Amino acid sequence: MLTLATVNPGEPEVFSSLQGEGPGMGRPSVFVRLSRCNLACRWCDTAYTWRFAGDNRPHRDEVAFEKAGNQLVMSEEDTAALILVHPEDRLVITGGEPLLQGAALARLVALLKAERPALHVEIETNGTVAVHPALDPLVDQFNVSPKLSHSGNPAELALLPERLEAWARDPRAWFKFVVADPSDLAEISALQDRFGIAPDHLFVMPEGTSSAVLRDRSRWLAEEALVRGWRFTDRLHIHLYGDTRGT
Ligand SMILES: Nc1nc2[nH]cc(C(=O)O)c2c(=O)[nH]1
Ligand code: SF4
Ligand SMILES: [Mg+2]
Repeated sequence: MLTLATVNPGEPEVFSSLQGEGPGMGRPSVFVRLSRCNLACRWCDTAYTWRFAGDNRPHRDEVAFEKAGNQLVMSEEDTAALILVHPEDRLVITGGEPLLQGAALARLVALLKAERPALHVEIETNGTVAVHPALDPLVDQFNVSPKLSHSGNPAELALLPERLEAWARDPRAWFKFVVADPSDLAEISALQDRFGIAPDHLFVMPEGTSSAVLRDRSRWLAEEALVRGWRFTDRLHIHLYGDTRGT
């Protein structure tokens, strides 16, 4: 069984959109969003996947979501059928932290690839969870977004050396660091040096859930990326659709 996020109560968050971030930006894709996360980022734009009533970990909006309306438990078969209604040949599995449900995801992706062998499967992850061995060979791409100190997560939870070493060695992994302030860049440089992250696989992305904030931060962040030899990614879906579920 999979625990999915919802667009509306009772309606699982499965949708077609353009991949908005990272190396696949602009590519038509079908998305599925899973519920639950092991981290708690202050600026998380999908807090409805984890900040349920009773969870007091800090979030800038101090929002608390009702679990019943924001989660949906579904079988791998039913989830696969919902995804296959969409015609795209790329699947983006996101969350929350999808790798918390690795065994169920392995069953889901096996069902999907049986129906659509050429399906390209990518997973958005915070990089803290080891990939379930049954899932690992079925995934084509990992978009790994390690969380820096401004996220509010303790480094002991968010930056696990064993995991970061493994991602840095995996040619399927692309790092995507969320940046809010120029002071975040030194942390990225230190991680790049310590784990030997290839610059071609290192993206920086402005934090923001509005076009205005993204544009403000892009101005200095793009310049810093150029100087440091890193890649820059915008958040295309925010410019196109705003901060809305199912887009
Ligand atoms: N269009 C679109 N692209 C995305 N890339 C990563 C997303 C995410 O929420 O993880 C996302 C999302 O929510 N929408
Ligand atoms: S890791 Fe991702 S889903 Fe989890 S709290 Fe942070 S931004 Fe949100
Ligand atoms: Mg998102």
